[in-house]
Amino acid sequence: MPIVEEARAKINLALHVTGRRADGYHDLDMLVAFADVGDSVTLATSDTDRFTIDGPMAAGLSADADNLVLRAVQGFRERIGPTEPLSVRLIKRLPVASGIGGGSADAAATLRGLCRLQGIDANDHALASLALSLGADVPMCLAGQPARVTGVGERIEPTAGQLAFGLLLVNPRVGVSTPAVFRALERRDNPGLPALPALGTIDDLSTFLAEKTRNDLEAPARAIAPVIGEVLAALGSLPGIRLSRMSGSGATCFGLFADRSSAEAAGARLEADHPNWWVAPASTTL
Ligand SMILES: C[C@@](CO)(OP(=O)(O)O)[C@H](O)COP(=O)(O)OP(=O)(O)OC[C@H]1O[C@@H](n2ccc(N)nc2=O)[C@H](O)[C@@H]1O
Ligand SMILES: Nc1ncnc2c1ncn2[C@@H]1O[C@H](COP(=O)(O)OP(=O)(O)O)[C@@H](O)[C@H]1O
Repeated sequence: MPIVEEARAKINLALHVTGRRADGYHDLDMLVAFADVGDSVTLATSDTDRFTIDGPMAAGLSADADNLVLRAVQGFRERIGPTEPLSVRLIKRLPVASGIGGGSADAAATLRGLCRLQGIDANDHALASLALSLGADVPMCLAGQPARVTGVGERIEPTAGQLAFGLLLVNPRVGVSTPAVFRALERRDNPGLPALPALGTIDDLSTFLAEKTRNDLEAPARAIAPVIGEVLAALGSLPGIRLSRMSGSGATCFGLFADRSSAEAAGARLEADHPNWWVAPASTTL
């Protein structure tokens, strides 16, 4: 029986850059949620190894050994244990290199699927270390829960997940290189997030995010891809929007809405004005 794992989009509701380590990686302090839109990874045992990519964003990606799905399979075989030959299918729906961790979510979904196939506990210590070796975002995508995340991405404190709200994800179909954005930062010693207050309503959340938090990567990303400013302006003018911000290193931006149907209505309006942008309404929790 094939195993299907969802690779949900990761949204950085807040991202503070608090330092830089000797190895060049940055210390971050983030509030992260997972949207109910994403890629899918299907795994099945087979007579020989196969990997295919399809879906609306497949054209941006090649099915070679560098693909994070295959790197996850190879890492699993080297560090966790051998597997039968595998047929793996990636349905790519998320834009590539877009600040919502599509590749990281694919790697994490592949690892979750392999654990199910092999009967291994996904909380295994060796698996956590393999996840981090595949990318700083992979551990949180493996956990797949809303969380405050620190370190380079390896320290994960899940939040309650009780507050449900809507999101509108918008990407102008411009890929942004994560290392280039980190390189272009002006300051790397910004204050971290304050202690999270009780966030019982969407108003509590949007007020907290707007008044106390930032995405420190937004300014350098906008310098590299000025269209991000247009996306934020377009989001900010939509009815029902509570907050607009860039996710990760961009260029995807998100709008916060009370619920999914408000995000859908706003999304229809945005799509009419910007038919070439990728626009995805979603639900999430924090
Ligand atoms: C910025 C974030 C925020 O969630 O998201 P995305 O924009 O990728 O979605 C992540 O930290 C990205 O994580 P991920 O994409 O897995 O990063 P990696 O492959 O490990 O690293 C790519 C490059 O980003 C930089 N990098 C990444 C993470 C980090 N804490 N400090 C860094 O300086 C390094 O230049 C590194 O070479
Ligand atoms: N399965 C994958 N999906 C997306 N990108 C991938 C994948 N495998 C490798 N990559 C590479 O990883 C880089 C980051 O991709 P992605 O995770 O989509 O970006 P981000 O983390 O900024 O959202 C891209 O340059 C892409 O070429």
